[in-house]
Amino acid sequence: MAQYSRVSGTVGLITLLNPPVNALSAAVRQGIVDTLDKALSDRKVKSVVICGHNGKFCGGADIREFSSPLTGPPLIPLIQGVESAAKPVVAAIDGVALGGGLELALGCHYRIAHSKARLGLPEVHLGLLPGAGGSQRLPRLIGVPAALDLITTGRHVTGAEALQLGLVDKVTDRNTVDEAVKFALSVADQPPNSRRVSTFPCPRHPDLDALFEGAMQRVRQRARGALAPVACVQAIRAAATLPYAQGMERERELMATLFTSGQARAQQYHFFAQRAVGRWSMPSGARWDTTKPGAVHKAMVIGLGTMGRGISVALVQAGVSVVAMETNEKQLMEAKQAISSMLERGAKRRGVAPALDKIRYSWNMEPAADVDLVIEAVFEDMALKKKLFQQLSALCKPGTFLCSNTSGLDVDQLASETRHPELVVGMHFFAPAHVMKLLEVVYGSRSSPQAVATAMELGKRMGKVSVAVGNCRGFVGNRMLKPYLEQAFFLLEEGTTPEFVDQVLEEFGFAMGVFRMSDLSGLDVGWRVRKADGLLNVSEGHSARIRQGCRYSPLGDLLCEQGRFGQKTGRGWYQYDKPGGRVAKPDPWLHGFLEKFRTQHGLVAHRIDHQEVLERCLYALMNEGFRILEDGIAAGPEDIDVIYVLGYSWPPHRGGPMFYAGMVGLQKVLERLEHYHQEHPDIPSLKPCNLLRKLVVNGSPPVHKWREFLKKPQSQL
Ligand SMILES: CCC[C@H](O)CC(=O)SCCNC(=O)CCNC(=O)[C@H](O)C(C)(C)COP(=O)([O-])OP(=O)([O-])OC[C@H]1O[C@@H](n2cnc3c(N)ncnc32)[C@H](O)[C@@H]1OP(=O)([O-])[O-]
Repeated sequence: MAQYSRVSGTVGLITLLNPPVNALSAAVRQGIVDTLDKALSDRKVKSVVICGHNGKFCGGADIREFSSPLTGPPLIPLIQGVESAAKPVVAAIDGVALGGGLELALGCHYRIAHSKARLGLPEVHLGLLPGAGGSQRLPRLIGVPAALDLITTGRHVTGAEALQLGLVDKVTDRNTVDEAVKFALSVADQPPNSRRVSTFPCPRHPDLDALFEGAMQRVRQRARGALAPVACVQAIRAAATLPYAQGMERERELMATLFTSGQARAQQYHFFAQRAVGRWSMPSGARWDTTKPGAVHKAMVIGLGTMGRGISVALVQAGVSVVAMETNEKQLMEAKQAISSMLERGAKRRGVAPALDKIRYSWNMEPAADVDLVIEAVFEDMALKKKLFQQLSALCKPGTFLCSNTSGLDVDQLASETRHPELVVGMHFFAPAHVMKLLEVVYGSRSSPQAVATAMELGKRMGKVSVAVGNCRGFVGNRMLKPYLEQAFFLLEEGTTPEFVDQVLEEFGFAMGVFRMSDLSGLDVGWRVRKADGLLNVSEGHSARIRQGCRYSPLGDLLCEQGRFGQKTGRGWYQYDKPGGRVAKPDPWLHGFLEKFRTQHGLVAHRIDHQEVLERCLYALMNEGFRILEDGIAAGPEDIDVIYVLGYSWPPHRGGPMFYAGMVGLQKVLERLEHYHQEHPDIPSLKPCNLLRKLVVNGSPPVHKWREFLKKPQSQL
């Protein structure tokens, strides 16, 4: 709803009221229509201010209403009504003006913003475009290039940047509503005719064709297969080339197509899933809303390789004092330089001073005695980590949380080396750790709810989406990656090429196919893990393609034996022009090697099509996701989907693997897995898991109902 009052004698003040972000629900839209009517018909009122309750202007259309038929006044005529008002209307922008919220402000005749307010049109992240006139008004106000940038990236700008762009008329550091009321008084006598953005001509640009071609190329590159960014460019093109009314018609058509697309549904699901994972629970019954996190003022990061450096930067940027530790003096010096320049670059981007005084460096563990939390980021070597946890346990003050940035090792084993296993959790960051938004928080069987709450909260402070998961090999993300990678290798053995597999996966929407991704992250990483797992030893009398009783592909190991570790050595699944080169080129040597391998093992290459690549790679991964749910390692499908979209470049417009399974149809996923498992009975990851069968038997319920079919966590409290 919206509240109305008259202030300073002649200003009608409309306050949007719908906590927490004053989204434009049916009631709010009705409230705006009614209160605007009141203000315009009150003869004492000379000008109007629209603001939001509780320091937030408006977070946009109410996304929750998108899944049901529209009720209440529609937004487009509402904003048109504001714009055509005969009295000047001023938007007082505090907190946020996003999506429909900014579109409402664009319909106002003046915009006054707080310097720290965030403004933007983020609809593209919801699979939509700014469909309440935003795609038509914004380019008219700030020009086509700036509008293309804001609308296709969905990025937020501060009030200060908005002023530079010409998006707002004035910025203040004081009380925005007071300033807006003063402003409204000053323009009360000026008819707003010349202030209606829809009547502005779109600023001319010397080469519109080149501009739009470039924009289209960029959006296609950034989000392969996503409809919304393309539609955003098309809508802005309409603004630049058509009269306003026709542009609005084009915006409406494009919006209608997007609105009913599966992609918009997937991205809106992802929006709510990101928020749902914050409401974590543990099998013990402990929950996010009943557990208080511990305070973390000072933290120590041990091991300053790529991960440790990124984690240190993320902590400092979150305001935590950091002791960064590395035993090798040369590496310590290199890390210090790298961290300082990362902090300086980050501070420059955010327009603040780098917090270099928040971090100090140490080559020994002594400072651990005085910190609230330690994050260990040394090599993925269990013996090394265990030793470290023993030492930390003896050295740290009581109550210090001990966290491991392991990407898949057993958190319980680490905890058992300490005096207080309840203080131990996994904090699995993703590289680069100061950039990637995902954090897997891994609770072991003895982790206390407070330790989990502390890691979750710290992740949030670092600007990450933290997902609490149970302890198992690879946790959620890497556990699901294993069958996906395996299928890709098997497909090579059976007749295809890395280029074809990558092409199929990239067309699906992954930024990189599995082989290009492996080359980038280094083939030797997995090789070392397989070595440690004893998988490199072929038992006498057994085929090299069978290990531990199951089908195994030695292809990756064979490449590593040749020193082909991927990009860093200039050779891997592809060839590169030099070690460290980035452009992957097909490698005739690799094709010959595959042929030789098949001959050696009596394999006859057969034609593998697009569908088989996609189904075997993705359905095997999804099947593992169902197993993870069945095992209670993830609390719900949203947790898995958030992990995959934010940590493994799963295309957001496909929601995440579990959401995608629902989109494909659980029955179909089950049938195809059964088919492939029949063809390859020696690949256990293709055997459909029981939960998938159970869901199909129960009529394939939608993803938000799956939790009803999972084992209820048992309370041990
Ligand atoms: C014709 C229409 C055309 C138009 O162009 C379409 C649009 O406007 S599309 C819209 C374009 N707008 C956007 O895309 C903006 C989307 N919103 C955001 O980006 C962030 O929420 C915001 C920056 C506003 C606040 O961040 P923060 O402070 O970290 O807080 P938080 O994120 O944790 O959210 C708190 C709670 O509010 C909830 N909620 C939030 N927004 C909406 C909404 N619009 N609706 C409903 N609910 C919304 C959110 O789910 C959460 O609920 P819960 O039950 O507590 O989990």
